[in-house]
Amino acid sequence: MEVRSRAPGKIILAGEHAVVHGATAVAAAIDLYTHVLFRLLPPPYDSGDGLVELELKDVDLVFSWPLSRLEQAFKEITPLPSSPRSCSQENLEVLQMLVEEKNIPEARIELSSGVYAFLHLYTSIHGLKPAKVVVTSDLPLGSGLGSSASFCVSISAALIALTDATAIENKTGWLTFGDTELELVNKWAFEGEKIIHGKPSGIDNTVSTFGSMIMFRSGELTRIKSTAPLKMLITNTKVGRNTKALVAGVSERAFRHPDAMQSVFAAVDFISKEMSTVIESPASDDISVTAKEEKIEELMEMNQGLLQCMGVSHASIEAVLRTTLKYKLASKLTGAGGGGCVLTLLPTLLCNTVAERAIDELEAGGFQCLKAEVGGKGLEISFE
Ligand SMILES: Nc1ncnc2c1ncn2[C@@H]1O[C@H](COP(=O)(O)OP(=O)(O)OP(=O)(O)O)[C@@H](O)[C@H]1O
Ligand SMILES: C[C@@](O)(CCO)CC(=O)[O-]
Ligand SMILES: [Mg+2]
Repeated sequence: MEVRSRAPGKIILAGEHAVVHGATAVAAAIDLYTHVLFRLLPPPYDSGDGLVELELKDVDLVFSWPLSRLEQAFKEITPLPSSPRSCSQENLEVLQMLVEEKNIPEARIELSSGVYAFLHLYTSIHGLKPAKVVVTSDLPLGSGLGSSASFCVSISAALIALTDATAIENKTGWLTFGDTELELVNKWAFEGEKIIHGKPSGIDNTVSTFGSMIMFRSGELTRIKSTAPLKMLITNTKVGRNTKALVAGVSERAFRHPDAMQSVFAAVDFISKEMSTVIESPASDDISVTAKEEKIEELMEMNQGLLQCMGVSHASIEAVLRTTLKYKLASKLTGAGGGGCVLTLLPTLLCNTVAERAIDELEAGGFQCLKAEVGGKGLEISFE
């Protein structure tokens, strides 16, 4: 039994961090995916000696655990695919021990949290069955484009696809799950994100699961539809950072300055709501499209100022902003910040040579520019 899944990364147009504190945010799927191949050995299982193998191709690492080792390490494993559940503190300690035994090199220690998430999802959904899981991603890891969420969504989807919870049979090509299965995958992926992010809002796994462009607040999503295509340039500063630490840093600042930070989050809430209204507003000719894009640019700049206030900008992000500003282009960080990726709106009427000159200057400065389609597909699976 074998299944493939792919789940997209995302950009956040407005509202990162503030969304963790109850504000509205706007996000969109991008056409860069994490891909999973999941092969499950059919029953009857040999007792004890099979392996669960996880191959992380992007980082060139392979982990495997004998089923007997997992059985011995966990007090109890009761797979319940249709009941997403959090990883208990006790089980988290077991996962830490199981991953520590693998001696991940210190320079790559941030990968541990992804492996914990995998083991929690695997044992909670399938229990003790021999299997092989291979993960590859088009996304730069830990750069603000939702690699952790697309990792959790694509793994959860592949695991769920090979349980009795799914009713898809004899279908060919890339398929979408029904709403019930999508909801289930999204809930499991959120449990994985909790292990990687600490305190996620759920926006990243939700947009990766459902795709499109969404407005998100306190776990509720509203789909939004742009009346004109938005062209975004993504610039990777290549400065590594960790979402969990950045989210925790903003919470600490909010604890130190509760009134000021609540006002910042409230301002972001207004920005996100206005951004989604503008995105959905009709634009039929060049003048209205330009007016709409100018409003989006201004809102992006305002949001960037507030992200700086939250303490999540970075010298590398500021360098990208200075460069794009020279070409009169508006930018903001996207995702958790602290390095990672910056988003720049490329207006519809922008002359190609201006965009090319901006990209050349960014690349000459050591940054990596990516162009991505915004607001596309969500999670898909294939049994071929
Ligand atoms: N393809 C992958 N292979 C292995 N681990 C992965 C993969 N994708 C994500 N991860 C895990 O997710 C972690 C990165 O998550 P993190 O939340 O810090 O960044 P991000 O999701 O790319 O950015 P953001 O949360 O700001 O959108 C990695 O350190 C690793 O543990
Ligand atoms: C920084 C954050 O707001 C977005 C990360 O892509 C964290 C979250 O919402 O879980
Ligand atoms: Mg993440």
